[in-house]
Amino acid sequence: MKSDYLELTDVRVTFDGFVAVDGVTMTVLQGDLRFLIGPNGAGKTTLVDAITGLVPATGSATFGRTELLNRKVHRIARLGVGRTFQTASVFEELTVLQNLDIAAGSGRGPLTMLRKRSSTPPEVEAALEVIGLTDLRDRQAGVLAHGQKQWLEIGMLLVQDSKVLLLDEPVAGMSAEERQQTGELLQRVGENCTVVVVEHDMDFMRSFATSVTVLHAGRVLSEGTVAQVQADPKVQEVYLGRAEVEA
Ligand SMILES: Nc1ncnc2c1ncn2[C@@H]1O[C@H](COP(=O)(O)OP(=O)(O)OP(=O)(O)O)[C@@H](O)[C@H]1O
Repeated sequence: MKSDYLELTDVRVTFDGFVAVDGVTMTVLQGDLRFLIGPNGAGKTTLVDAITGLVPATGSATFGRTELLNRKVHRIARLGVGRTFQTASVFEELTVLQNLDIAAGSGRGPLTMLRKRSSTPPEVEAALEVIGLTDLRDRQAGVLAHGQKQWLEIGMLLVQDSKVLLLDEPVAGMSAEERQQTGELLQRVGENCTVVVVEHDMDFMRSFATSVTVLHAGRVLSEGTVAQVQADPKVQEVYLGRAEVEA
């Protein structure tokens, strides 16, 4: 439903007088794969921190017309807004399936968790399919490849019924093949969710972004399609000397 969108209005975050996010207004629709780019220190992570309750902020951030700013982290997660961090935080000693079970909060106790089960809940099955780990469901998370751990973390958000996914540099450290697979995964996820990807990898952005917001010094510098943003002289100026945004 296109009515489920993330709407930020004049979001502002200040650390001891330093304005890290300086009145950001943007709307991300479901089905959009929005990339949030900008030089180091632009305020990208801080903006995600504000939306997910990690730092206090002023202004407004709504999803489905519910205000998210300044709520408790777990409450925001329960409202369907999930995030990943640069380092995947999966339970390494548990299997893929057990990780998803825990995220789903399926009510299975610790002992039953360790036993093999006869059936898998449909939402877990669906998440396994989307993240491409169906065949590795019984594999210990600790032995997964770097990319697979990131995918598992995205799966954990999906089984929590996250409708907004805020992903912080999801392809950092990935091989070219893993990047391609991650992009395709995000396209599948994006069909039903609102996805915001904080990213420095410009090739990845060019391949998979449906829209881009460029932050600079805490403000929105430019917004549009990849082509529009790349052609924007303001963006070229900020990235001057950085060949990565050039067409
Ligand atoms: N807890 C904090 N206290 C003080 N300043 C902070 C804090 N967190 C971030 N900042 C500052 O806010 C600004 C924005 O940082 P932020 O990490 O959001 O940028 P970013 O765009 O995500 O950068 P990068 O691409 O390097 O991750 C930076 O100048 C940073 O030093």
